[in-house]
Amino acid sequence: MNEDDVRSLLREVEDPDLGDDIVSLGLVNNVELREEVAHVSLALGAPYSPNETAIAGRVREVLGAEGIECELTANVDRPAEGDVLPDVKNVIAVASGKGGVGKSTVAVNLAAGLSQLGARVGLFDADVYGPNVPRMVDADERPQATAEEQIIPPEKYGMKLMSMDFLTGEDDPVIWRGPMVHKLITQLFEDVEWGSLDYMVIDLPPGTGDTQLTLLQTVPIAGAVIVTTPQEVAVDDAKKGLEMFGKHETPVLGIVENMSGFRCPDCSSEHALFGEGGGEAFAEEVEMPFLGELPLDPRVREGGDDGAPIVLDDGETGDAFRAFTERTVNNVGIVHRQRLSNGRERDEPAPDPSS
Ligand SMILES: Nc1ncnc2c1ncn2[C@@H]1O[C@H](COP(=O)(O)OP(=O)(O)OP(=O)(O)O)[C@@H](O)[C@H]1O
Repeated sequence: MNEDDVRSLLREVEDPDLGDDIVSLGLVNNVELREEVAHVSLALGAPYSPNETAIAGRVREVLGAEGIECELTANVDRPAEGDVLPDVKNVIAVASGKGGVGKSTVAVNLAAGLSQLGARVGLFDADVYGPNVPRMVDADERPQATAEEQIIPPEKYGMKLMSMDFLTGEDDPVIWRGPMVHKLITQLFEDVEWGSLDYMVIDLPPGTGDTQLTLLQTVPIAGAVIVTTPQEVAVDDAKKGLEMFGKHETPVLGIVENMSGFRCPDCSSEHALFGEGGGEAFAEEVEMPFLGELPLDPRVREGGDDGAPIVLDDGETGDAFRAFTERTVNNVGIVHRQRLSNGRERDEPAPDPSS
């Protein structure tokens, strides 16, 4: 058995999303046999995503069936975009075209859901005009400063948190002008000790203003989640958000419909208060993945008010938020694997322009 034999065996491992085997897709970075152990480096970039965990499991299974012990590592090169947040593997931006659709709720639950899957997570509340993440996770600590004037973010539910709210105090009216926002956001990235993270979830302010632009220009974003409600007006606004990401070539991980059906606490049945299927139809129209429907459930708001994200709750609404988290993180993986596999095909010798 040599390294080529191991590679041939790995052709049995299908990528569940891209519809080919991982060798043909260029997702095997390297194979080395050392002391009877196959050290396999895979181009997987979404830690704890169910589909990438399944790929790794399948690799172990295929090699194990031939009696080959293996050590797996996962590594994707990030597109060269400077040194902002070099130890953060994936930045996920949560956006909405208009306010009040539940963007912060979605961001908090996504971050808590990723943390529950086992990932190292940061949650950055970039909504400078209405920061409400600290309340939603009941952050009882404030950030600490080191002697080197670095800020240490407090942690809650295993997530590192940063919010404007920590710096201004809850009751201060925040009136920021564009350049101030720019400076502040840049500082919050540079001066906070985020450490190594698998995911940083950013709660953007609603709309398409200065903060969003600053972020898209300074931070390498793995992908954006766009939150809408079923109403047509909300869907129209979501289109504007989509255009903004398109202009900056930021991948969109998908569209999630929040406040879909009202889950009645008394009769447990669902009522479509704001209409039905708007988010899914919109996703189809713009050919973006649909990340799911999140019910309008009074317990979501209570969880937000009490600092207990619903994604950590066992019920059906918690299930909907967990399913959304898993789809989102699977799509982070797809974005990376697609980029890598396209890039590697393009890496074939380029035609000689002089001939
Ligand atoms: N699925 C849901 N079921 C019930 N209540 C919800 C749901 N999603 C959000 N809410 C509630 O709706 C209110 C607005 O949600 P949230 O603050 O997340 O919206 P937002 O889009 O971030 O708003 P903003 O414009 O202030 O940024 C909150 O009280 C929240 O608890």
